[in-house]
Amino acid sequence: MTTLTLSSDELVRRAKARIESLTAEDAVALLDDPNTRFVDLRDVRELQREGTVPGALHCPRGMLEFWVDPDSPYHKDAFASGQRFVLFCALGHRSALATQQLVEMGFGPVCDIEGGFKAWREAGGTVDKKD
Ligand SMILES: O=S(=O)([O-])[S-]
Repeated sequence: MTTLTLSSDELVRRAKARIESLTAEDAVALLDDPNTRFVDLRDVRELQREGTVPGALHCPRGMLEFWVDPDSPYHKDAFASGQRFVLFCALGHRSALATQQLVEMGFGPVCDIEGGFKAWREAGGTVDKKD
């Protein structure tokens, strides 16, 4: 078996030390803020199963760096809105790594939700069910 020199837990821990994370309660309070755009990084099957934050932009994790980059052929105008982007995933691990990547790219303002969509639901956040 491969012995890793850096675990995924450690990667996430390092990312969390470098990024801004909102509590789920603070994120819920921003739901109707026109200057905020929520970005759901989860797999489409997770959205279908569990719903999402109303109005959230779904961005598959693997496309994020390309969608934010105006020089990429995959660029999405939604990321040029000048809003503050609040990334989230299921539990806050993928979003921590993703937020760190965007900070490293010079993209912002960007932050994530501590505890992800699970924490959002537990904080009483509205859920938009797909069907
Ligand atoms: O979405 S996750 O935090 O479980 S990787």
